[in-house]
Formats: sequence, structure tokens, C-alpha cells
Amino acid sequence: MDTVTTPAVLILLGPPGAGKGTQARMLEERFGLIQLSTGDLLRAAVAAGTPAGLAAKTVMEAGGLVSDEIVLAILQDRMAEPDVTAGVILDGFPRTAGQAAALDALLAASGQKVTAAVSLDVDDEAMIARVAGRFTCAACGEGYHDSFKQPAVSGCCDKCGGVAFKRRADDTAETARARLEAYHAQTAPLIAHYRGMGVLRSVDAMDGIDTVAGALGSIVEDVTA
Ligand SMILES: Nc1ncnc2c1ncn2[C@@H]1O[C@H](COP(=O)(O)OP(=O)(O)O)[C@@H](O)[C@H]1O
Repeated sequence: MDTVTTPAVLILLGPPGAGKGTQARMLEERFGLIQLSTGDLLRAAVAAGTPAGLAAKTVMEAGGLVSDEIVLAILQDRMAEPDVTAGVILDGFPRTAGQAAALDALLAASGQKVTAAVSLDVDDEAMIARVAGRFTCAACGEGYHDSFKQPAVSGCCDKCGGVAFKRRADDTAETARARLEAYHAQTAPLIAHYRGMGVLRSVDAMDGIDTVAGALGSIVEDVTA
């Protein structure tokens, strides 16, 4: 495994379907960084039926943004766990100006700052198509798509042989459009915030998964050297 020398705080910015989760998992494997996905943390809270999960469920199903208060609370809990000292990749956070300011303040309290924010640049219509057909192996999380990537043996995961698959409740074309609108209204402005801080990078995320992973890996090596 390649290792990073300083604890990095990397942010992946991009609309739903841009590949943030896929790429964050690959960076986690390659560099030993920890993927922190607020979407995954919220889905776990919904599944567990916690008060935060109950409050988030309806908003998530409609494709809106969960309140900063809830998201910050679950993220802070996760960041307080010991494994994150190796460095983190934030996937799906921050998503609003308020969350970005809260993250800056949280890091400043321990003398840190965002190492790099990488914008995954993609085409909106392609994202609707990507999101609307995607599904994953319930056992190992390997990603598939109705049109672009079916398991080689129908009904059987290529990676682990699992036979159960799942789709996210919010991965419909209609909800994907609402999520894309929320991204442009509330999250895309953060690109200027990180450009102003001098930490913005961008990659063309319309390329294949491995090409994008290569570009991201080079950025991680560069900013953590
Ligand atoms: N940082 C966040 N702030 C507010 N809501 C969030 C945040 N992260 C995730 N969510 C909620 O969870 C949903 C799914 O998020 P995520 O798994 O990151 O998927 P995607 O990036 O594909 O939309 C979002 O549509 C939103 O409702």
C-alpha cells in the first residue's frame, strides 16, 4: 500500500453519480485513508431507526439535503473515533456553506486545514442515467448498472459470488434530478470556497473508473508529499 506522510483531509466534490463513493473506496484501499461518507452514515442511522435517522429519512427520499445540525452531529461523532487519525476522504461532505465553515472551524481547533478539495467534473444528464440504473452487491458493495455493467453470471456478484443485490431508495430518475438541483444550488458554490483557500483540484470524471482513480491518486501523492 502507498502511504501518506501527513494526516490528510481530502474532500471529494461532485454531483450524485460522479463516482465519489467508488473513488473514495479505491483511495482508502490504496493509501490507507478512511472514507467518511455522510450518505452512508445517514443511511445507517435510518436503518438503525435513531432519532437523527428518523428525521433524515423523508428528506433523503425526496432528494433534499438533511439539516446541517444532524449531518454535523453524526460526522463529528465519526471523526472522534481513533481510526481517522490516518487521514480522511470526505465523500458527500461538506454540501453547504454552513457545513464547509463548520469543517474549517473543527479542523482549525486542532491546527489542521483541508488538504485538498477535488471537484469531479461530469455531465449532468449522464449522471441521471448513471444513478437511475445502479445497484450494488448486498454482501461486498461491488457496484453494477442495468445498462453499463451487469454481473458476468446473471444474479451472481463478480467479486464475492454473493447473490443478493440492493438499490438505494433514492436512486430513481426523479429523485436524482432533485439531488442534482440541490447539488447545483447548495454544493457547487463550495468550489469557489476551496479555490479561494488555494486547495482546489479538479479531475475529468467522465473518464473510466481506473483513469479517474489514477488522476486522483496523483493528486493525493502530490498534496501529501
Ligand atoms: N453532507 C450532507 N448534508 C445534507 N444531506 C446529506 C449530506 N450527505 C448526505 N446527505 C443526504 O443523503 C442523501 C444521499 O447522499 P449520498 O449517499 O452522498 O449520495 P449522492 O452523492 O449520490 O447523492 C442526499 O441526497 C442527502 O439527502
